Order: sequence, then structure tokens, then C-alpha cells
Amino acid sequence: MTATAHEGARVADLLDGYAPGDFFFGTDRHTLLGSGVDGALSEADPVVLAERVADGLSEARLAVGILPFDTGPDATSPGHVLFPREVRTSGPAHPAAASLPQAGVGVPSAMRPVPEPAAHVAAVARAVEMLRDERLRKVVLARVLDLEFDEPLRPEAILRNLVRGNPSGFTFATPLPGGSTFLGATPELLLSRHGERVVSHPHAGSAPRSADPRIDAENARRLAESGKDRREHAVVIEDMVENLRPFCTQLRVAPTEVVGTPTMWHLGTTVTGTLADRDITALRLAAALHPTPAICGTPTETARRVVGELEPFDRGYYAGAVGWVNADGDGEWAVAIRSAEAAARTLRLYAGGGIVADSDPEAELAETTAKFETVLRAMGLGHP
Ligand SMILES: C=C(O[C@H]1C=CC=C(C(=O)O)[C@@H]1O)C(=O)O
Repeated sequence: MTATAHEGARVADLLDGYAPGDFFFGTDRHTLLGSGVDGALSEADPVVLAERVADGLSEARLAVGILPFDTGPDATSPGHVLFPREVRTSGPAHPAAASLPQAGVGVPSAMRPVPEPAAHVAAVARAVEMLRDERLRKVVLARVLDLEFDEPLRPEAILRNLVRGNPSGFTFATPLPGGSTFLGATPELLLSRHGERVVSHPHAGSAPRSADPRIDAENARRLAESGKDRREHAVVIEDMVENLRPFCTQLRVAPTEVVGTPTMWHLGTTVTGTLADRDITALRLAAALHPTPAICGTPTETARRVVGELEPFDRGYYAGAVGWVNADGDGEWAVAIRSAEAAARTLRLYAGGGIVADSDPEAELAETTAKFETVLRAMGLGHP
């Protein structure tokens, strides 16, 4: 079970070389394409999965894959990790992809929001009521957009457009156990580990981008000053620090900044740590942090229960963690948001938002609409 490595492949070759079933992970620093399968592990408990992967990595060079959102006892989707037969890496894909024409992905024959927008507003209002009870501090509620196509979908074309449209963050495509593909372009780093250095870059608190530079700058300024968004963000950082502390000898929390994607502004904070035990792999750390209050809420178990009660669909791999880990334990795991599941002729898009006691339900609906834009643009359906 050894993977062949081709370092320094041409970026365009990696995008051209991607086919459904492969694993693609592109950041603003490098691109990774894993093809062919030398072994696969499906496991519900992420800590057990991390241990089994670490055992498998003594023979293989790299493991890649995804954890689902729900890793609790009633979880329906297992963590799914592959040992690719061949791994190719290159520099960042976006600069070369930016000049490519938008790839044709077909026109949907039907589009259906789940739940209906009014029902999402009602669910957020219900969550706000629950948040007045002090046992729940924050909950993240999502909704989906189901697209149907008369022709077979081409995940390779959607991925190309995602890379083309997203210069920073993490653009990914990973195969799922049933044969579909989970893909997206997320700004949020759950965790990276390189040697003893551990980094996380949680995002929480949002405002839409605008084509008008004055409105755009105003949206960013308002976000920076929003007490509601700062509170929504602070619970994420508190939780992150608490969960990383047992694994690190030192932890440093940088000042919170406003960070931009092509479609959204967010509050983001870099947390850096020094790993106490080099046997703790990147995947083991990701399993310890996931699900963060940025995609679930806090306290975790109460928030997870509220998500199950108020969302009328299964999140599957949305808001899970996608990434890679190598035999040294190094790796990168991103939060699988701004994402969609592509099956033969259907695409399910997901978008969520953090709710705190002073959230406005209509504004939360608008926020999820803006977050769908990342994948909608890649489908040629977004606003320019
Ligand atoms: C849960 C999502 O976004 C998270 C990341 C950034 C900002 C968020 C927010 O402001 O609610 C969310 O915590 C999503 O995009 O589906």
C-alpha cells in the first residue's frame, strides 16, 4: 500500500487529472490530487477512525477524506477516509484557473429549498426563544437547496469553477461512500498540524459582500463593530481554546479580524498552538475539535439536539471536516461549508448561520441565501 508521489506537478494537470472518485484539495499555497484507491476506511467514531488511519499510514503515504457533521451515537453517515494509490501535489491552483473560461455545468430543471424560506425563519425564531433559556448559548441552523438536472452532473466541471472563483481558502472534492461527491470552497480551517505547530482559523459572524465598493466597505465595518456577531464569534474561540488546551503546551489567540471571501465577510481569529505530543495526528486533533460552535453551537450536545429538532433534513457531510493526514501526523482539515453533495442528476447545496439570543430571523434567512452563492456561482447561477 504505497502511494506514488509526483511533487511539483503542473497545476492545470491536477485539475485536468481530477475525475469523480478522486480527492482534490486546493489551498492558496498548494494543491493535492489523490487518485485511485489502495484502501478505504468508513467509521462512525472519529477518534477510532483517527487511530485506524494512523495504523494504516505506517504503510501508506497519505490518507484523505471527510468526517460527517454528526459524529454522535445516532450518526447516520460514517467518517470516510481513503488511501489513494497515487498522490500528486503542485503549487496553488487558483492563479492558473482564474483565466480559464467558466465550465458548462448544465441548467437545473428544478430547484427546491428545504425547508421553505418561511419555515427557516420560523425555525430561527424558535431557536431564539430556546436561546433565552440559559442552557443554550448558540446554535447553528442550516437549510438546503435541491437542484435536479435532466443530464448527468459533472463534478469535475463544478470543481473547476469553484477553483476558478475562489482564490483563497480551501477548495475540495471528495468521494462519499454511496458514490456521490462532496465538494465546495470553504474559508474555514478547522486545524492544520505541521510538526509541533498547530493552527486553527475559526470563522463566525457574517456580512454579505457587495459589488458597490462603498457598501462593501460599510458591510465590513459594521460587521467588525457588531456586538451580536462578536458574541457569536467569541463562543467559538472560547470552545476552541478549551478543546485545544489538553493537546498543546502553548496557545496563542491572535486579534479577531474581518476576513473576506468572494461572497461573504466574516469574523476570523487565528489560534496557534505548540503540540505537546507528536503522536497526536492532525486527524486526531480534528476529531477532538469537531463539531465547533461555528457549525453546531454550544453547549455542543444541546445544540446538536436542537439542530436535529429544527432542521428537516440530514446534514450528512455538510459542516463536517475534509482534509488529509500523512504518516508523520501532519495534515490539514477544513470545515466542509459552502458545499454541496453531487449525485448522478441532483445537487444538494447547504448553508447555515450561527444564531444567538439577539439574532434576527429574517436577517438569518438572508445570510444563508448569500452563503449559497459560493456553489451557485460555480453552477453559473449566482449573481456576478
Ligand atoms: C455554517 C456556515 O458558516 C459558518 C462559518 C462562518 C460564519 C458563520 C456565521 O456567521 O454564522 C458560520 O459560523 C455556513 O456557511 O454554512
